[in-house]
Amino acid sequence: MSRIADTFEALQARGRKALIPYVTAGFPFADITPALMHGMVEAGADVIELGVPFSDPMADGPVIQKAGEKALQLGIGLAEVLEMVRVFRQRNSATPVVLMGYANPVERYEQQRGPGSFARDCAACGVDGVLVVDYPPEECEQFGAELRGSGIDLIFLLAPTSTTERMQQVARVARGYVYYVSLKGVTGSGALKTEEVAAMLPRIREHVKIPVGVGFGIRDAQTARAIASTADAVVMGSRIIELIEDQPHERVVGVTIDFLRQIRKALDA
Ligand SMILES: O=P(O)(O)OC[C@@H](O)[C@@H](O)c1c[nH]c2ccccc12
Repeated sequence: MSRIADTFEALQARGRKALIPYVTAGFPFADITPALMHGMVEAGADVIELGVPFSDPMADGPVIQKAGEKALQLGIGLAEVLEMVRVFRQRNSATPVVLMGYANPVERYEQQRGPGSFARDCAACGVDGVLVVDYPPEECEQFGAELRGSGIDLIFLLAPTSTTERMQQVARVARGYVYYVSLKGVTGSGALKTEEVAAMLPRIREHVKIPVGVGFGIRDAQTARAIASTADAVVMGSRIIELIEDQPHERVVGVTIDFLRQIRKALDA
């Protein structure tokens, strides 16, 4: 079984919900990411979503866009991100890591290193899941097969606008968990309505039999808890990026731990 499936199964057995923090790799400092990931685990993260910096991230709001630009300036590309996961894995063999990104860096990586190199290198570095925002399920047959062959889960998004057909299609191909985007908009939005999410989840679960995580606009413990009453996982990104963007190097990990501990406490209460 995959590390992601194991994680959700263990949580479900204890009646707990998954906390999935997102951070852009190489932000706010090129060398901080493995330590930040360990800190997230220490604070109670169950899965880590690691963003691959990209210059044209259409689903990202201003906060995550800026983080991506900074990381790109620091020279962080897909090869560097994979290396960070490899370093993280030297001291953590349990926590799933999901790469979150866009098709262009993946395609460039494969142009340079050959077909199939992305899945192979993800597996070699200890990546468990991949979410490529602009790869819809109908365009992912080959890519999905390569990832499956390397034991990596391909994760897909559903959104408030998703039709029943789209839910069925995603249900057929998605592995690990399905990521429900809570609202029409970009990451970091302030327009999250927990009742709307709560109303949508049973519709998704009619089709999707793997865990459903929810992200976009979850900024505090109270909201995380409300979302977790219907979802299997909560994803939080922009708020973490905001908290660390102006911190000096030595404070980044501590600030993140303090924040995530509050969220963990609320989820477990
Ligand atoms: O930032 P928010 O509103 O807390 O939402 C999480 C989100 O940032 C993270 O999962 C993410 C970053 N980039 C993405 C692109 C598409 C979907 C999701 C994402």
